[in-house]
Amino acid sequence: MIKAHQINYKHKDFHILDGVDVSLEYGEFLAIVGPNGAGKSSLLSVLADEVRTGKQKVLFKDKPISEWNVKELSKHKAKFSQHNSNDIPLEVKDVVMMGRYPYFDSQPGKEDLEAMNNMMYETDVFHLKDREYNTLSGGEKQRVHLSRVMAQLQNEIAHTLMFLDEPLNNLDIKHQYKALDIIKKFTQKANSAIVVLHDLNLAAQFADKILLMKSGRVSAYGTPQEVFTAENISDAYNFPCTICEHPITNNPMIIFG
Ligand SMILES: Nc1ncnc2c1ncn2[C@@H]1O[C@H](COP(=O)(O)OP(=O)(O)OP(=O)(O)O)[C@@H](O)[C@H]1O
Repeated sequence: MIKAHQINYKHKDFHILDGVDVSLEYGEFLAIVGPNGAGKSSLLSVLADEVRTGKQKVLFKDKPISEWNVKELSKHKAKFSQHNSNDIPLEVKDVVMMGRYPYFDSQPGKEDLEAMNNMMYETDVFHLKDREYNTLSGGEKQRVHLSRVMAQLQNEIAHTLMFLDEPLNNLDIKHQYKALDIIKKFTQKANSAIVVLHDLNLAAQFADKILLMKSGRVSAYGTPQEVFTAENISDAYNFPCTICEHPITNNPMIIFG
């Protein structure tokens, strides 16, 4: 799905990303974790072709992502950004419909309306559809953007890819699980997702692979069991932790302190 080799990204003398390799298969849920400033958002921006770093090529479906037709690409991949605008003078349903812009010229068709309604329902914002976006709470706004991004990838294309930068911000516990369930179900249909997460226990529970970053580099990569060792985590976060086995899922469970 996506392959990038030795990504380097510098600002003056500061290495934001330093020799990062990423490889993602169809159907994979990859969580990028690491402390503040580790380079997670920057890596996501490079992989999504929002930032170009020079010579390195990001291959998306075996073709350099920079060579894709922009409109065509927007039907294959979508990005949920960490900093969504707080000021969008539109109703909720119109914000979600923005995800369908690649599919119609002047008026949305039946499929666009269906995608909009289905995704508003999935993300629990359907009851807010006629509200002014600007009057919503932080968590409600997050769900509207998840709905928009999901609506963008409602199509017949096999193997689509979603980038999500901290999609759980402001969400209560039920909606955190609901959002991760939606993303997981999306990947179980042979689509892929790269998700920046801060909650390591949720990453352990939902992700197939973990990429742990520290200071612009990959400090560990593999399954949750491989990456979430006390040594790896304490080293990356400079904070002590103990690893147990989750009594129900058997995934690693991280207890800090
Ligand atoms: N355009 C830029 N110019 C200068 N420094 C930058 C730029 N973009 C990012 N950085 C720096 O690069 C580092 C990585 O930033 P990035 O936002 O990728 O981190 P992150 O891991 O997503 O952090 P957080 O968990 O806090 O969101 C930070 O120290 C940031 O200040």
